[in-house]
This record gives sequence, structure tokens and C-alpha cells, in this order.
Amino acid sequence: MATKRKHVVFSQEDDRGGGGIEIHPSRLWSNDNGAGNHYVGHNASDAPKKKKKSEAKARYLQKKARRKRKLDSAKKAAAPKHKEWNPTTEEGVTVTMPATLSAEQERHMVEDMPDNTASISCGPGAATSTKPSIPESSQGQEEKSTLGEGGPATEEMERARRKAEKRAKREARNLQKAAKSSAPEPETTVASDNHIIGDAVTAGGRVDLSEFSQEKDELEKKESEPPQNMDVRLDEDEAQPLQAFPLPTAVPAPSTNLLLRQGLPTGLEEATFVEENFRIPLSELKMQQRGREVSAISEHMSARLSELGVIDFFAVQAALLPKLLPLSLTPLKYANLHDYLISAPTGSGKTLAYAIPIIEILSARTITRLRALIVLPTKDLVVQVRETLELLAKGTDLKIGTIGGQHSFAHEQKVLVEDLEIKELGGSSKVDILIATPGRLIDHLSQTPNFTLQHLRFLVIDEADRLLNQSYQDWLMMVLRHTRPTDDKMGLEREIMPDDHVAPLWMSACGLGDKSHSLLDPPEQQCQKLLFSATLTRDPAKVASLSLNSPRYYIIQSSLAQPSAHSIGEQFAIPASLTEFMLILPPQLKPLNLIHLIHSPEYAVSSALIFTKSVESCVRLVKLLEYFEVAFGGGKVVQGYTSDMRPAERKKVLAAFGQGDVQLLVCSDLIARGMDLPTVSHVISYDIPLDMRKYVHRVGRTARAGRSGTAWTLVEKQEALHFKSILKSAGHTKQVKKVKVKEESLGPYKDSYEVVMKRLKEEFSHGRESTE
Ligand SMILES: Nc1ncnc2c1ncn2[C@@H]1O[C@H](COP(=O)(O)OP(=O)(O)OP(=O)(O)O)[C@@H](O)[C@H]1O
Repeated sequence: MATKRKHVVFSQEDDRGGGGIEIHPSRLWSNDNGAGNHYVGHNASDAPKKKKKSEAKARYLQKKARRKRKLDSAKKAAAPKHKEWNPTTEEGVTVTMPATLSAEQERHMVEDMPDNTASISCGPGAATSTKPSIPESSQGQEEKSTLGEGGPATEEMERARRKAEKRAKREARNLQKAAKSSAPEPETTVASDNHIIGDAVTAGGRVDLSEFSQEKDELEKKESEPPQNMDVRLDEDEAQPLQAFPLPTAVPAPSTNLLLRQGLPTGLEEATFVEENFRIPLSELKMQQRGREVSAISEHMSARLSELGVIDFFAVQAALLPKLLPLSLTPLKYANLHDYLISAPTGSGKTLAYAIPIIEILSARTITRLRALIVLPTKDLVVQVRETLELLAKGTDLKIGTIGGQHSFAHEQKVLVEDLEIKELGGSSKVDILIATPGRLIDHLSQTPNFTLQHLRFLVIDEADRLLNQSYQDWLMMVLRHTRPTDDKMGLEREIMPDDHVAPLWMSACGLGDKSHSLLDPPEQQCQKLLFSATLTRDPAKVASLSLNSPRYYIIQSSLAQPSAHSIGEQFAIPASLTEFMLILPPQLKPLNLIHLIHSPEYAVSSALIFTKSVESCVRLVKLLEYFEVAFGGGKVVQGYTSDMRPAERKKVLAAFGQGDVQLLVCSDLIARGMDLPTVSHVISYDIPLDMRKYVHRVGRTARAGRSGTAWTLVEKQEALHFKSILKSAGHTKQVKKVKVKEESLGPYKDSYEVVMKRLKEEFSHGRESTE
């Protein structure tokens, strides 16, 4: 029966009881949105026409108010749960009740009011009102009703109206009180794994509501559910609560116990911390030999280091050299060599920490064998490390080789081994030290005859975190397999000759060694592994794959450094001499702000590396800056450095930058790792880095070797939350100061910038025309 439908204000009973009218709801209004509001009456009754008209209007108003309430209720239900629902800040719903309503009608209306209804004004001179949110088109209608078009109210109706008014006011007051007491501060930071920056929520939208009152929870629950007595027929989409956009979350650092249980080798659960600023003069690094204290480094090495301008050993060198060097004096004693994991800031001298012991120990050799393998992630780093090793090895007859794809594979083969035709069981290496990228290394292991790792004494993995993440054909497994003897007698079909120079460990593993001799010798052992990085991992899975031998873990960091949230899982080491800033700005202001940084005397940018997110944006930015320098007369020389440039070209650009002929070097992350460019005064991340690791390596191109340096990151407004959470999860928020550049500071560059924009646009449209 139609009269049972919820949107009918008058119940059948009322009608009967009051002897009033019976109206089929579908015929009340011809236009449901009330715009036309023309009454299509039917079922004429005894009631006077005027009364019928006013009752119909009252129903219309009630219906309209109810629709509005449904909408508001749905809005509330859809609001994100962590956000405070404060009725006072929401659009208020003012329901104006015509004076002609019966007590029962009013009761219905009040009961149907959702909890957030701000106020109810009743009839002329209503006591409370809030900003009406009813569409203008219907307001006129409302006003008419409020003026009491329906005639004078009876006493009974008046009483009911007052009662309803009081009740509504009371409810509204209670709600406001409850909402006020539970409203969170606008800027909320919750100290937990779930980070809340500002008023936004991270950690997959989870929020710590513990500090909110229970009342609030109940209120929210109540609000999110449509009132039971309402016939809510909303679109599915409208009624669905909106999901907060999920943000990347920081995984909490695992506990030491967990790491150990998962297989972290013993020895790595505790690190030895070394103060970053620790220095020790070359002559004072001593060691004991036959009861006498002697210098830890040879005279030859001392002389080479002095030539290079090294007066003191840096912390990473002072910590590691005494552990590695004594063996240079007793080269036979290979027993119990520890493997080392070293986490040290960018530019802290890690290269010398492994290069010095390698040269010192291997310079005592008589026959050339491949005894040191240094693996690096990029060709450019291979070239850089080779230069350092060659400087240190000058005056020795040690041979240093590189394989990294700079030359053809055939050329590399000729450099690596004596003979490509006749197989020698101990190999025929032409180099003592090999510096390689993983890709080329495994190609040679599988395809170059006489290339063997059986004599390896050192395996160095620099930029270890990156290389351990690189799964290229399982390079690490393959390399490690080649450093261990197998028991298949290496496929030996013939008798081993003295010239074969098979490594003793291989001989004994195959039962081919001189047993009586090997009993006297100390047990030989495999090569010593040294892993270095500024962002070192202790992920058990990755570390376990290295098969480390009684490893030791050293962390070089400033005693002033904040304890990192990742000190167990991943270690980020940032030089203490680095100053860091960030600018949060609208994307369209990025170029002008960059120009301001470069040119304002306040920042004293003499030589800057500017990082972009891709090769393409690098090329565009180079063009923009070049044109700007011309238009502005800035005089700075700009160059790009990207992976699609030829190696010779890249080398030339780096040399020009190093000599100061280029002041602004715009690059992609290609240069971010390991590159040692001592002249860099500023690192500017024009595009934010993807993660903390990238950030550390980028900013580490300045403030090297104890020098001071400055890093700027330009953060677009919409990226701010993400970037801050990167810093926060590494415990590095405080170190990066937020700076605001005033609008007027950009004024001097605007004219030139407009000229540049015009020129770029023209160029762009010409480019398009020519390709069309
Ligand atoms: N003891 C020292 N005295 C003076 N300069 C040194 C010393 N040790 C290293 N350096 C210089 O410090 C600079 C940085 O060294 P290196 O490239 O080895 O740093 P790194 O720790 O490997 O950095 P990254 O993590 O960025 O690769 C180099 O120019 C190097 O010559």
C-alpha cells in the first residue's frame, strides 16, 4: 500500500484519526524536485481547499528537507574516517517548518533529522538558524511557507512546535559538544610506524586514533550509517565511503633477533661504529711484527700517498687497514681471514681503504695471477677506480686490467689471458687486478679460455647494495662458484704439470695435492670478501648469498648523526660536512627558483651538479638554462651528462667540469653513484630522488673528503608528502631544512625567463613542423 512508503509524511492512521485527507503520494507533486511545484490534487475530500494546499506545501517542504538530510548523511558516510566530522564546519541544514504542521508531523520531522542537523528554525521568528544550504530555487518557496501562509496555528500545534524546537536544539548542542571534544589538532604527528604528516595519513591509510575519545568513535560510527528509519535510495557510488589515496609506506626495521633467525651471519648482528672525523697520520698507523712496532704501510706506499696529497688516513681507512695489512708481511698465513662489510658516507675514502691493502699485499707476488677482482656497477666507475689503482701501483710491476664494455669482447679477451687456444689448468692471466662490471665479467667467465678465479685473494664489491640488487644472470652466484673448487677434478683428463699452476686449494680439493706438504701448511682459504657502500644492506637473504666467512661489520658515521630507523636493516651514511635544504613549490615555479639558486649571491653556487629524473628532462633543462644564461647575461656554462653520450664525450665533459670550464652540469642518476668530482660545491635535485638511497648518493657528490658542500632539493607541492616520508623513514627529517623563496626574489629573472620561454616555444613548434 502506497501510504506505507516512508516518504509519506502523514500516516494512514493520522489521516484516519484526524479524519483528514488521503493522498496518493505519487500524485502529490507532479515535479519531484519542486521546481515547478504545481499541485496535482486528487481524491477530493471534505477538507477546505486552503488547508489542503498548505498541507501539501508542508509535505513538500518535509520531503525536500528529508532529501537534503539523506544527501548530507551520505556525504558524511563517504567522508574519510580519519577526518573530523564537525557539524559546525559543514554546510548546515536549515529546515523551516511551516506553522501549520501537526504535532505528529513535527515529531516525524525531528526524529528523521540526521544527527548532524545544525539547527531547526520553526515558523516565523525561528530561534536558531545556520547558513542555509538549500538551493536558491527552493528558498523562495520556503520563505513563503515560513510566512505562515497556511493560517494561524492552534495551541496544540504551537506546544508541539516548541517542544520539537527545544529537542532539536538540545540534540544539536550535544552533537557540537561531542564533536568539539574529539576534534584533532589540524597539524598532527603521531609517533608510530604509521606516519602522519600534516593532516594526511600514510601507512596505507591507517590512523592511530587512540588519542581520540571513544565518544568520537561512536559518533563516527553513527554518522557513517544511514538512520534506520530513512528510506535511503542513493546511487551506489554516492553511498560508498571514499578510500584515502594509499601512499608508499615505510617498512619498519626488523629486529636484530629476527635478522639472526632469518640467517644473518653471526658477526653482523653488531656493528663497530667508527667516528667519521677520526684521522690518523700516515706515519702513525703501526702494527706489530716479531715483537717490534713497525709502520703499517711500506715506504713505497707512503711515498705514493704523499704524492697524492694524503697526509692522514680517513676513518674508514684507519679502521680497515690494520685489519688487512699485517697479512702483507706474512703472505702465507691465510688462516681465518674475516670478510668485511663497510658502511661509510659518500666521499669518505672507501676506494683507498681497499686499494692500499690490495697493492701492498699483491706487490709481493712473483707470478702474475688474477688475485684481486673489484666489481663496480658502471663503466664510469670502473675507469675512475682504475685511475686510483694505477696511481698507487706506480713503481710496482702489478698489472691492472678493466672489463666494462668500453672495448670489444675480443679485445678484452686479449687483455685478460695469455693464450686463448691451449688450456692451462691454472689459467693464464695477464692481469693481477681486474676491475669489472658484472655483465662483462660473467661473459668472460663462460667464454674466455684460461680465465679463472681460482687464485683470487680479494673479492671487492663496491657500491654493494646496488650490485646485490642486480640479478643480471645471477652474476654473484656464478662468481662465487668460480672462486670455489669443485670435486669433479675440474674435468682434468691429463696429469697436472708444474706449469699448470693450479691453486693449492684446487689441488687438495681434487685429491691431487702433495698430502705431506699440505699437512704442514696452514689451511688455505678462499678469497677475502670486502663489501662497501654508503647505503649498505643487512638484508639476511642478500647477505647470506655471499657465503661470508666470519664477517665483521663496520659503520663509519658522525657521532652527531641521528640514530637511523634503519640502523638494523639498511644503513644510510651522509657526510657530516653536508648542509641540506629543500624548497617546496608549485611545479611551474621550479625553473625560476632553480635560476634564483644559481644566480643569487646568497647561495654562492660556483659549481653545481643538477639532477633530473630522466635523460629527456636533462636535455630540456640544459636548453632552458643555456638560453637563460644568454638572455640574462649570467655567464655560467651549462653542459649535460647522460647515458646516451659516447664515453669519450662524457670523459671530456667531466674533465671540463673538473677544471671549472663548466659550472652547471645537468645529469641523470647515472653520475649519482661513486663518481668523485672534487670541485662540486652544490648538488641540486631539480627532480626529487626516487628513494633515500638515491638521495644519499646524489647529495654525496658534494661534501667529499671532509670538504663542506650544500644540497638542495626542489620538491613540487604534490610530492612534498612523499619526499618528507622518505626522509622521515630514514630518520633524516631534521637535517633537511625547509626554505621559502619570496616571490619578489624571483622578479629580476622574469623578463629573461619570458624571452627564453618564447624562444623555446618557437623552437618546439618548428621542431614539430619539421617532423610533420
Ligand atoms: N686519506 C685521505 N686524504 C685525503 N683525501 C683522501 C683520502 N682518502 C680519500 N681521499 C679523497 O677523497 C675523495 C673521495 O674518496 P672516494 O672516492 O674513495 O670516496 P667513497 O667513499 O668511495 O665515495 P662514494 O661512496 O661516493 O663512492 C677522493 O678524491 C679521494 O682521493
